[in-house]
Amino acid sequence: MPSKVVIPVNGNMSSRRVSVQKVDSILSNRVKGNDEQYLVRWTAPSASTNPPLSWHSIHELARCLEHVQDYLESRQKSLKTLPAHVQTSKKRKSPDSEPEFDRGTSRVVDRRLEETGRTSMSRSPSVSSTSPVGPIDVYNGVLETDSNGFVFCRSELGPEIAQIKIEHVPTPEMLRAQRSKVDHADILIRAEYSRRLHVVPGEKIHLVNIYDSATPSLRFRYIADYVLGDGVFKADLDTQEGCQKCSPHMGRDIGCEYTKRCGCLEYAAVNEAAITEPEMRSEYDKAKATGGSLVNFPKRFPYYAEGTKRQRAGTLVPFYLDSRRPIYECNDKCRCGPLCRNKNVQFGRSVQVEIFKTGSGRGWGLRCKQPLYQGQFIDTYRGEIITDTEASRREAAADSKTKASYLYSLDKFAESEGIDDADIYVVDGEFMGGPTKFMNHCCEPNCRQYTVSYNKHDPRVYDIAFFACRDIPAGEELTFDYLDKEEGEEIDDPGQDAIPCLCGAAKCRKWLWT
Ligand SMILES: C[S@@+](CC[C@H](N)C(=O)[O-])C[C@H]1O[C@@H](n2cnc3c(N)ncnc32)[C@H](O)[C@@H]1O
Repeated sequence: MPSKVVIPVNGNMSSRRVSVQKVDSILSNRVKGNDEQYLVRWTAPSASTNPPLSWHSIHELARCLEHVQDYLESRQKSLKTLPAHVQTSKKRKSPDSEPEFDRGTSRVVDRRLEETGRTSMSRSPSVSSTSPVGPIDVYNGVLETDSNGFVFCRSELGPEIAQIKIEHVPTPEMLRAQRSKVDHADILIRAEYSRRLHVVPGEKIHLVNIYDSATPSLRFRYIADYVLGDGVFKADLDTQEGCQKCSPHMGRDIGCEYTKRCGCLEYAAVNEAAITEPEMRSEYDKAKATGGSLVNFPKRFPYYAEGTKRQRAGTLVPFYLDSRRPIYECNDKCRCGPLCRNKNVQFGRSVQVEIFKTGSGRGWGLRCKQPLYQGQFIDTYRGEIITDTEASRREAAADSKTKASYLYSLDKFAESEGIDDADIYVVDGEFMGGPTKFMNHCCEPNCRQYTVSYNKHDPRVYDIAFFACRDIPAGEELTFDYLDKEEGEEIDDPGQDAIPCLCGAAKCRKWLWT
């Protein structure tokens, strides 16, 4: 059985935590004494016009900060539209004001609080049954604790229980109190986001906002790998082949780079410069002219090896920099070993990045904390992989066409592999993903996205990796072109729904996508 909770009049209950599972939403805020408090609406067993509500100190809401953040966002919007008389009323009460409630209940509620005062005396000798009674803290229910000691409010009727109808919330009194400070909430939300950032693998990620007190959504979950949604299947690991003709000792102990027959590079771009024998050249010309197999020709290795200039090691070679060809990396089943230079993106981000508020109408952005070299790998785009149907449903459900979009189609091989549009998977980075979710579009970008595959037999699930397409000084925003067009591919004219582009580049196309 849940146990009844002591309601503090003045006691120190900083260790009390509300049970996040039972919170529906936050409805209002106030400051009482020096304490920032929030009105929690609790889940009721049925759709009720009188769900249980209770006020809680921000410190009790440490596990419900997502709800507090949702509330602060909607409060921000509604404060802007609040009628002037509500904003500036001379008659307004202090933020500590008690919300209006059914007068008939005040006496019994007072009694409840007096009883509580007696109970908490051992913690706070200053509190006694003769203490002035504070504002009502609970409506339509009673506070209890669950078996883990978390507080929640349960529906209950009775003469001792203050009643308030949900359609009367926020009351005019509450609306006035809503203007009171929310600094502690802002600080706790920021601290919680930073805590989550610090456990993201790779170099530490920083968060900077010099414009306001906003923090990116706590509803976002950082993940290191894709999460597969319903109806999404990644090719079985059995279909993944490793290169078998290579070994770690093929040259300078770096694996595949010196082989012209690396199985992983089977479908990679042909290295025409390496076709020196006349017989192979004529076979190659014939295969190219007839659309024949290019499997047995020497291939282009994607990355510079160690031993080249320091700033070049591991960066993309010019051929890949300038083309949109997919990169095929070696994998765990290869014989080339862990140091193979054809393994890069799969090790994840190793550069320091910073999430920052752009202050230019583009929301948050991502920038590098260190200088980056042309061709340097930055990070992959992560998220939930969903079906095309689910992606369309999420797009249609978005409440506004100007809402930020985080959908990225995995359609690189659709044409060559004959994959129907309806069977193309989509990565949604809105609710889970990595810091690259914050990369904005620029018509003259400094990064480019590449297809990186570790399983040449899976054309539907692969990585999207961002590389610097020129040297980038520390502190510059990282951007890419959202229209991931192949060379020479035409760009449609903007439609009516085209989103205006605010990249500010000299050659700006003026819209994000059609
Ligand atoms: C993947 S998100 C990028 C991160 C986003 N700025 C945020 O705050 O979460 C893509 C969204 O950012 C905004 N955006 C990105 N680049 C933009 C640009 N050049 N001009 C205007 N809005 C841009 C658009 O709302 C777009 O749908």
